[in-house]
Amino acid sequence: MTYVKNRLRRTMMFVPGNNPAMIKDCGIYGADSIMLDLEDSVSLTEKDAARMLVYEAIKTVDFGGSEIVVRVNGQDTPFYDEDVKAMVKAGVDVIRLPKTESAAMIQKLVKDIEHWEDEFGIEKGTIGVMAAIESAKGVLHAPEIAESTPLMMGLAVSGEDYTADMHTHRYPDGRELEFARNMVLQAARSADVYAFDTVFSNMKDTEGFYRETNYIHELGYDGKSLVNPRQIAMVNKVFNPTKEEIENAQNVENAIREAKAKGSGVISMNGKMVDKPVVEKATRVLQTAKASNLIDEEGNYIGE
Ligand SMILES: CC(=O)SCCNC(=O)CCNC(=O)[C@H](O)C(C)(C)COP(=O)(O)OP(=O)(O)OC[C@H]1O[C@@H](n2cnc3c(N)ncnc32)[C@H](O)[C@@H]1OP(=O)(O)O
Ligand SMILES: O=C([O-])CC(=O)C(=O)O
Ligand SMILES: [Mg+2]
Repeated sequence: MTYVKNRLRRTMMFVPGNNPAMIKDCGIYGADSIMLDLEDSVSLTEKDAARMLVYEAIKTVDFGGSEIVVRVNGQDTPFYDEDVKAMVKAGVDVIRLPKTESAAMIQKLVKDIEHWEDEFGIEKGTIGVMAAIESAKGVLHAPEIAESTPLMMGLAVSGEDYTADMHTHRYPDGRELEFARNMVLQAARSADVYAFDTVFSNMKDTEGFYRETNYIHELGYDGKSLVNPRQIAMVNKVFNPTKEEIENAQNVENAIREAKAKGSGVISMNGKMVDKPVVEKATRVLQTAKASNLIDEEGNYIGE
């Protein structure tokens, strides 16, 4: 497996690293990324067993087309070194560092990955890294963290630990996360890396899940960390462009092509101005539609 910088990353599903049944079957749900967890879903007494299980799984389990991310334990724990060593040896796609608070922490991770790549004779640059931002300090340093290495795949805002650090709780309207969500997104966009929203853990509140997912999609997030396979289809429904949005984007591209043929960079379409930023947005819609298999090579709609 090899880290790919650009790919569809709407859904990143946590799978507890000590649960063989979940690990064995998690590839069938079609998550864009699977995040095997060695950190907070694994108790202290199971850390070594989980590491071994995840190592074997990466080498032997068929995860379908999902990217494989592993959340290692934090740098302030006795498990971090062994986690990084094992995941490099296993050939993971991306390592997610929890509780990231500085660029130096990511640079240490990259150095540690390189050390083990040398040790095992693995080609350099085939493992990406990502940072979970889970504290006030992490949020304030998000821009430097996002820029800390060319191997940075993305930033994730982690609302459970963050709200604990901020002496608050999570609320249905998400106002307690507003600053962190905006800061992490700005930092990610500015560094041209991916931005992931935090988990939503009330499995019974479907309406709340849709509300939150719509909100972060409208802000500009690329995807969301998930805890349950049922959340995958719901995120895809929100993130995938509709047939109408796709047709509109195609009309925009056609309109600007005609305008350019006439020597103009701006044209009116159904009374609305179409210019460069409108075309950029349309192009992004069509890229997402293609990556999600909603249109074929010729642009014909093939989604349901
Ligand atoms: C703050 C943080 O750090 S969050 C990150 C750490 N937390 C986690 O990783 C939690 C992961 N999620 C889970 O353990 C579970 O989804 C829970 C506890 C949230 C809910 O559990 P349940 O209500 O039992 O889930 P549900 O009934 O929807 O399970 C349906 C099926 O999906 C499977 N499944 C559920 N969650 C996952 C998952 N995250 N990954 C893979 N498979 C899963 C179940 O094993 C079950 O499979 P089966 O039908 O073959 O038996
Ligand atoms: O990354 C996440 O969304 C889950 C997590 O660790 C947190 O919220 O603290
Ligand atoms: Mg956390």
